[in-house]
Amino acid sequence: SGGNWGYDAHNGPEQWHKTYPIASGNAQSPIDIKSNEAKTDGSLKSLSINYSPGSIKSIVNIGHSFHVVSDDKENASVVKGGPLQGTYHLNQFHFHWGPSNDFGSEHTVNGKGYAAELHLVHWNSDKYASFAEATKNPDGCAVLTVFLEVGSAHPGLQKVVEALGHIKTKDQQAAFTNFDAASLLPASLDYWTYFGSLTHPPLLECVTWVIFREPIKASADQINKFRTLLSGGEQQCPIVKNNRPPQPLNGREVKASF
Ligand SMILES: CCCCNCc1ccc(S(N)(=O)=O)cc1
Ligand SMILES: [Zn+2]
Repeated sequence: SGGNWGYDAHNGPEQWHKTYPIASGNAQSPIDIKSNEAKTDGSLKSLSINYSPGSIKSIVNIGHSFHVVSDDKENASVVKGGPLQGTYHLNQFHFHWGPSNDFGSEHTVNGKGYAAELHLVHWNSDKYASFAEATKNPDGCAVLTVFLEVGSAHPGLQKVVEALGHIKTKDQQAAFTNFDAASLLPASLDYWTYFGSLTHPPLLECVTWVIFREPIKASADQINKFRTLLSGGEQQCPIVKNNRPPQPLNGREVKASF
């Protein structure tokens, strides 16, 4: 079942392969993006991202992170085009961060880590009956990824940060509605794309990754608020890190849209 994996030395990324052998698979994520090895692919279509604020429903503390949950049954918040075949529906979005702002992202670019990383998680609900089923297929999921760097406070992110106060402990959830997830996207939609996996257990190799080159800015205080979430269990300890280190590329090709 879910097991007690985490991000500490005793249950973290270096241990996951014992319970989830695919952790040592050939198409694991995240990766380090070597920009000069990425191949510009002129045949890549532009991305079509249509998010409806009405599909955002709630925010939940899941113990090692928090999710902003989208109602993926409606056709409301979808992405298509780019490297994708078909329509992918927004299931949830979440962030990854570390103990300090100098490195909290999962993907890196030419060895550089960002303060944090946003994952907008979609699945091909035209083709598969559930998210769980989609995760068993190579074309099941698509994750749009935005790097966060420290700068001025992000107005859209502030609404998420303020909601964290209502979900301090594991399994707590709160209504979170009418949020425009598109406000978290950078101005430029230039992206890298490659095939990989979920970045924590079950680590299934079912993700078309779309990583925007341009980061968004968030204030140190906003990112710090992520670390005030508590991870549940007997001793309520703060969630100070939830980022997996980059994994071997194993000959995979990273394409660039630009
Ligand atoms: C079968 C149920 C799978 C649950 N797992 C979800 C999940 C979603 C996104 C990511 S991430 N961090 O790659 O975007 C990891 C794990
Ligand atoms: Zn993630």
